[in-house]
Amino acid sequence: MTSVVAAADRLNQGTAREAATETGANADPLYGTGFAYKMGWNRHDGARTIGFTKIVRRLPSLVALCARLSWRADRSALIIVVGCELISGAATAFGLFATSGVLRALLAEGPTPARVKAAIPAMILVGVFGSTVAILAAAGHAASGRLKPRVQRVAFAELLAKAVRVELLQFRQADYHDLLDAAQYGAGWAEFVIEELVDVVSATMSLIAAAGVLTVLHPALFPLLPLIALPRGWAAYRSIQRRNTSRLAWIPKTRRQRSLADLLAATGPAEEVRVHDAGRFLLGHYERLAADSEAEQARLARAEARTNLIGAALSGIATAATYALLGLLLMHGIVPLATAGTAVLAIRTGTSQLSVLISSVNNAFEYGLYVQDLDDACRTSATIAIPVGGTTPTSPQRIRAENLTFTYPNTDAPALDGVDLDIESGQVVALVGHNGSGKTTLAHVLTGLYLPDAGRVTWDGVPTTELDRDALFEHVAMHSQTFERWPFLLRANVAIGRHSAEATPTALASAAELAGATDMIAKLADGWDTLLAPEHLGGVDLSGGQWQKVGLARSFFRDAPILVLDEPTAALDPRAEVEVFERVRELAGGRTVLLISHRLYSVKSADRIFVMQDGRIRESGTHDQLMAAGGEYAELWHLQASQYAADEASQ
Ligand SMILES: Nc1ncnc2c1ncn2[C@@H]1O[C@H](COP(=O)(O)OP(=O)(O)OP(=O)(O)O)[C@@H](O)[C@H]1O
Repeated sequence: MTSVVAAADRLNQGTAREAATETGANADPLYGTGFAYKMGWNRHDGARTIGFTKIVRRLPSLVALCARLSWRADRSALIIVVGCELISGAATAFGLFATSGVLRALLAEGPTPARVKAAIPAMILVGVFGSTVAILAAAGHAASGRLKPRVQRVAFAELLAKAVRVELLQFRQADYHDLLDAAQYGAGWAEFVIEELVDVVSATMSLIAAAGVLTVLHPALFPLLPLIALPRGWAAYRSIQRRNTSRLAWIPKTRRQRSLADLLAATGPAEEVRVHDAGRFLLGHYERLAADSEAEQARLARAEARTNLIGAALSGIATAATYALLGLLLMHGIVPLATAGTAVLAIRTGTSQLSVLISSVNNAFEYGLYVQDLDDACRTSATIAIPVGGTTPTSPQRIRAENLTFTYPNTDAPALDGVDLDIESGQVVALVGHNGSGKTTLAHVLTGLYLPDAGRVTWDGVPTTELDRDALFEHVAMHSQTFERWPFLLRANVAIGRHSAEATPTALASAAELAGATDMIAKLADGWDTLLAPEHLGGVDLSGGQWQKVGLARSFFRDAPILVLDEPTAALDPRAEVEVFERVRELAGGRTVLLISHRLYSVKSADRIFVMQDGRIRESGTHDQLMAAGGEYAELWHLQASQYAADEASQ
C-alpha cells in the first residue's frame, strides 16, 4: 500500500497545481473544481516543461520498458521490426553511395553511351538497395502491424488481471483508481510508443547514413546537415511541446465533453433525459465545452503556422548558404560535380530524417510516461493483491467473530466495533438494524472479502487472515444489494455464478426454481437464450423484480455452502417474497444462510437474529426470544406491524 500512498502524494502535488488553474469563478457549472483532480491524465502535467536534453536522458528507461512489453507480446515481430529498420538504414547508406557512383560515371568525360554503360553497375546497385529498403519497409510494416495490437492486448490484459486480484478494500480507494485510470491510458498508448520508437530507429539509421555519405564525400559538407535541419527540428519540437501542453491542460475538459456525450447516449439516464428534458440541458453543456475546445484548436493551429513559418525561413536561409558553399567548392574544383549532386541528395535525406527524429523522440517520451504509469499500476496492484496460498478451508462447521473491529479508510467511526458472534453450519442467521449499522460490512468480513482491523474471524478455528482466500471464496455465494445485471444471455447471467460448472438444463432449472423464476423464464420468447441487454441487437430488459430473481438464481446456481443474501427480495412482489423465504429455509438443509433484511417478517423464522446498531450487536436470539425481551427488535417489529394494523383499522 506504500506505493499507493506514494502515488497519492504525487497526485496531491498535481492536485495543488490544478487547483491553482481551476478555482472559484473558473469552476465548471457541472463539475465544479474537483473533476480535474481525479484524472490520471494530470499526473504528467509537469512533462510539458521538460526540456529536450532531459527527454533524451530519460528516454532509455522508457525504451527498455516498452521493449520488455513488446518482447513479452511478440518477440519475433519485435526482432523483425528492429532488424528491418537497422538493415534498411544500412541499405539507405549504401544506396546513397551507389547514387554517387552513378552521378560520377554520368558526369565524367567521354561519349554519352560510354558514360551510361559505365554507370550501369552503380545503377543496378541503386536498384538493389532501393528494392531492399522497400522490401524491408513492407516486412517491417507487416510485423509492426502485428506487434502493436498485441502489445496493447498484453498490456491491458496484464493490468486487468492484476486489478481483479486487488483486495476489495484497496480496489475501492480513490488513489488506486487514479493510478488505474492513468495506467489505462498507458496501455492504450504503448503501441504509439512502439510506433514512435520504430520511427526513431529508422530516422537515426537514415541520418547516420546521410551524415556518413556527406563526411565521405567531403568533411566540410557534414556541418551543413544540422544547419538546414535544426530550424525545422526546432519548429517541430516547439509545436509538439505546445500541442502536448494544451492536450494535458485540456484533458479534463475533453473528458467532461466525452462523459456528457456518453450520458446522452446511455440507456440508464434515458428516462430523465426525456421526461425532465435533461437531454437539452446536457447537450447545451456539451456544446459549451466543444466550443471551448474548438477555439483552443484554432489557437494551436495559428501558433503552429507561425512557428513553422519561422522554422522554414531559417531553414531556407541555411539551405541557400549550403548551396552557395557547394557552389564555391565546385567552382574551386574542391569537389567534383558528381559529389556535389550526391551531397544534395544526402542533405535532403538527412534534414527530413532529423525533423522526424526530433518529433518522434518527443512523442515517444510523452506517451512513454503513461506506459510508465502502467508499469507503476501493475507493480502496485501486485503489492495489494489478495495473497495466494495459506490453509485451505473445508466447508466450515462454525464461523466465529471475536471482538471484531473494522474501520473503512478515510472514516473516523468504526463500521464494526467489537462484534462477537457464532454461526453454526446449516443455520439461517439474520442480520437486522437501521441503515448504516454495519450489516453488509459484517457479511463482507465474515466471508473474507475484508480482513478485520482488530479481533478476528475464524472458520473452524483458523483465522481468515491465514486461510487461502481463493479457496475460501469457493465456499461462498453472494447476492449483494447491488448484484450485477450482466448484459449477457439469461443462461450466461445465471451460469456466471460458477463458470467452472457445466450449466446443464437441470442445474439451471433447479436454480431458477429456487429463485421463483421458472414462470418468468417460461414467458420469455427465447427462454434461457434471451439476451438481457436491450442496447444490443435482439436484447430485452427485465423488470426490477425479474432481475432480482435472475440474481438470486445465479447465487443458487453457485451452490456454495455459505449463502449471503443482502436484501434479496427488496424488488419482489409479496407472493414472490414469501416464496423465496420459504425456499431459503429449504436450502438451509446443510447450507449456512446469512440473511440481511429490513422486512422483519421475512427473518421471523431465522435460527438466530442479530440486531445491529452503530457497528455493534445490540441483541440476538430467536424471534420469540427477542420479542419477549421487548428491546429494539420488538420495537421495530411493532412499528412495522402497526402500519398494517393502522391501515386495516382505517378501512
Ligand atoms: N466503502 C466504504 N467506505 C467508507 N465507508 C463505508 C463504505 N461502505 C460502507 N461504509 C460506511 O460503513 C457503515 C456501515 O455500512 P454498511 O453498508 O455495512 O451498513 P448496512 O447496515 O448494510 O446499511 P443498509 O441497511 O443501508 O444497507 C456506514 O456508516 C457506511 O457509511
